[in-house]
Amino acid sequence: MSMQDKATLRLLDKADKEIRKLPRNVKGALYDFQYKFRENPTNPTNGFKQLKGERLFSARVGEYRAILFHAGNQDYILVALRPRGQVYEHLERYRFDINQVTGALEIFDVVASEEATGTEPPAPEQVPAPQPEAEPVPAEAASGPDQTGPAPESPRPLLADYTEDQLRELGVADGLVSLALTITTESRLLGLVEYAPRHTEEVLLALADGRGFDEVMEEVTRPVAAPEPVDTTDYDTAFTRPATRVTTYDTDLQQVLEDDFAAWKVFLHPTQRRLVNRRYKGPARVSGGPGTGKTIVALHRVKHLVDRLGPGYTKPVLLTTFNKNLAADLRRRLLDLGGQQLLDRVDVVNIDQLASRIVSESGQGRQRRRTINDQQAAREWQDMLTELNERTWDADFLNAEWSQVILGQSVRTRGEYFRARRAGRGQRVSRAQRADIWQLVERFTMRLEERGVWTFRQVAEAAARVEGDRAAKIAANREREANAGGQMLHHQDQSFANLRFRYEHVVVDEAQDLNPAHWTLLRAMVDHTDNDIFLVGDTHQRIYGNQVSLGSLGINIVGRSARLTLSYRTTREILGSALGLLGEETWDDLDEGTDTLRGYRSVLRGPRPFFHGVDTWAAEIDALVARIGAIREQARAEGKFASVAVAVPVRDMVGEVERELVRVGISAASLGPEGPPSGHEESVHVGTLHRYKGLEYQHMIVAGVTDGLVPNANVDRYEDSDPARYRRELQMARSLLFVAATRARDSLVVSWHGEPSRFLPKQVAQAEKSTPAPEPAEEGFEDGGLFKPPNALL
Ligand SMILES: Nc1ncnc2c1ncn2[C@@H]1O[C@H](COP(=O)(O)OP(=O)(O)OP(=O)(O)O)[C@@H](O)[C@H]1O
Repeated sequence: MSMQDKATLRLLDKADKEIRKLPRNVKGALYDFQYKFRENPTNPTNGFKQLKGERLFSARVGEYRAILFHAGNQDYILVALRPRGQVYEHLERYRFDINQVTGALEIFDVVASEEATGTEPPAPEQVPAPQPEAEPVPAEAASGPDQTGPAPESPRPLLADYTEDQLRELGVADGLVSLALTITTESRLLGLVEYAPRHTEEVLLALADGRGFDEVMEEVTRPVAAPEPVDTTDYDTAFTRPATRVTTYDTDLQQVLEDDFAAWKVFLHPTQRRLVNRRYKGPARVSGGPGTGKTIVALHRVKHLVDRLGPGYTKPVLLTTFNKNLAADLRRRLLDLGGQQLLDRVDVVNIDQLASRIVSESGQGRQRRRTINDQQAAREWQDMLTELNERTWDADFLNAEWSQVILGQSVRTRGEYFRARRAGRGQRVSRAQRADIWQLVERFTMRLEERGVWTFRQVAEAAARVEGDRAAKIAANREREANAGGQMLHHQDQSFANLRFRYEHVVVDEAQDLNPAHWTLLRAMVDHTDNDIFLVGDTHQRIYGNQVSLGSLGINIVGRSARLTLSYRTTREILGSALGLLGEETWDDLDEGTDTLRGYRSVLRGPRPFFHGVDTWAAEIDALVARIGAIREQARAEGKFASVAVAVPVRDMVGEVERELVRVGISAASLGPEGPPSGHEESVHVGTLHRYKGLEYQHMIVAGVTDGLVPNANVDRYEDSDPARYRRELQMARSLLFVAATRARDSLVVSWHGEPSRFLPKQVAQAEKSTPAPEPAEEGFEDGGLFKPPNALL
């Protein structure tokens, strides 16, 4: 930790936020100070002196004082920077405790928390006894007094149903337990947690949101509790625990000062950290709601795996995802995380491109075939059936049967097709019907070949075969070597004997959208060893209908699955509304089980989402253009940039919105398959709902959420003819809306014209139609837009 004789100056999680708010001249002074301090902490010009106990020191930074915690040797942690007067006032304000539950070292300022809660009414003993039902206070009620005028005489504390011991048991910092129990309004609670240690913040907000003690224990505390009994006097051990969040590198402080600090690179949540560092005895899966840091975990995992491999010239780790633009984004972020050295050792490529590369490398002679997408394939099916005057089968059904069952399971012969599993396909087919389908499929693939085209799935399946053959040869080789007692074989074909798996580790982002052929390909590219496949994804965000059962594809994740639940992106308000869009559906876990978003939560806050209906599409465009104008105006006034995006259900609408924005002088660009056109990173982005997967914006407008568009009226034709498909299509359409809504960091508007989408909960759809969208800075967004579905946060 310490660097020879020089001192290290690290940063405590949350101190970065405070530092960023400091006046410019103080930041400048801190910039100079860090150099001097590292050279020699006790240099008299630093005014270095002991504050309290053996560990707390202060040092001079202009008119301010740096509060420093001595971690050992020459290692110091910058805890806070305060005006000189405040520092020496009451030294008891600084607590540096080892949390009794998590074992984390927590350094915080009790007085700052007290001050941030404002003047609080009477202490707990004057508070009325808990109500008979003893239900935890729901968030809605909790925030009531703030919003409905003057507080009643003896307001009931938000956490009146809990005792000091319970809060301690949940891991609330000891120094803040009694204060937390006196808080009566949500805004004061938000003040308290601003300065509280992270875990205390998470627990208190979850309780205030109405989650009960048991759920908070299960979802928030237990995952970060220290596995061994905690010695609250042992600082050295506390330092090594993942729950202790301090920066690792000396340069981090400098980056905060330069406004270039990316917290995701440094402060992993302990639950994230654990997943990154764990050794898995086979494939592992991480799920979690939008914004819980799955991609971040995947990136850190890649770094962890590469670090363990050491330097070299090959690319032994594959990082793949579904979309091209997301692969580009992963590459950029990986570079940011670990520099060129890391990137040089990782193959970052989207899965279809990887498949094409393998097929063309293998010299199958098919590389000149043009690749077509699923819709084009469905049209080809339709054309073929029309030409054959074949009316028994529907083009969509055959296309799905071919791609999901036949290509999906690498079915190569009629006999194999007779035996193939058709899980999730709905409609049953007899043996005679299978024979019929098989014949049509053969005819269809010949037709594509004659036309010089093939589908992405065919490419993936061909690539999976190439890699499958290689894996089989490796296995045969090993067996032969084992039989020969480990002696070198003088095999005729040396290249055969030297065969290796393409990668040592495979990491997959957006795993929910990969199809069976993709998984077969990935499985074949890496040996069955520890840490072979690490995948992250969320089936609630599946938008391409590729349902899989990993176990049946040779990827056994049983016992190696984990879930992230804390959103780092969306506010509590947006998260509550977005969950309401998911309805009562159930969701799979990429295997035979189900996944849920239980425990999904956020500690971020912001205005409530605004739900807004008007009569016509033209009026909807006018409203969104006006809102974007206001957002941009406000950002300009504050000298900041605000990222804004508009998502719409159909392509035509993209052009219409874009044109109108440009007409009124707002720079706008439509999102293509590779993201925004270059040079348009700061324009307003407009795109179909599909384009928003994996992205995020400060302000998100989801428009055209109208009956017949979301979901598309086309899906209704399956209601009677193919109920299984109907359910799948509806679920996918819901997911699409959910994905778009959860791209929002700070504000979300959902609008429609005419009849609202059936996915919008009733209370929202009935919102007053003509209420204009509030100004972005306005607090609340209650009128017409207030929506927190019952139990949405539970
Ligand atoms: N430990 C962390 N510290 C700070 N920021 C974080 C952390 N983890 C994630 N984030 C931030 O939260 C946001 C969402 O993270 P990420 O994209 O990894 O989530 P995700 O689970 O992959 O989301 P989605 O499923 O919606 O694609 C990003 O802005 C990321 O930088």
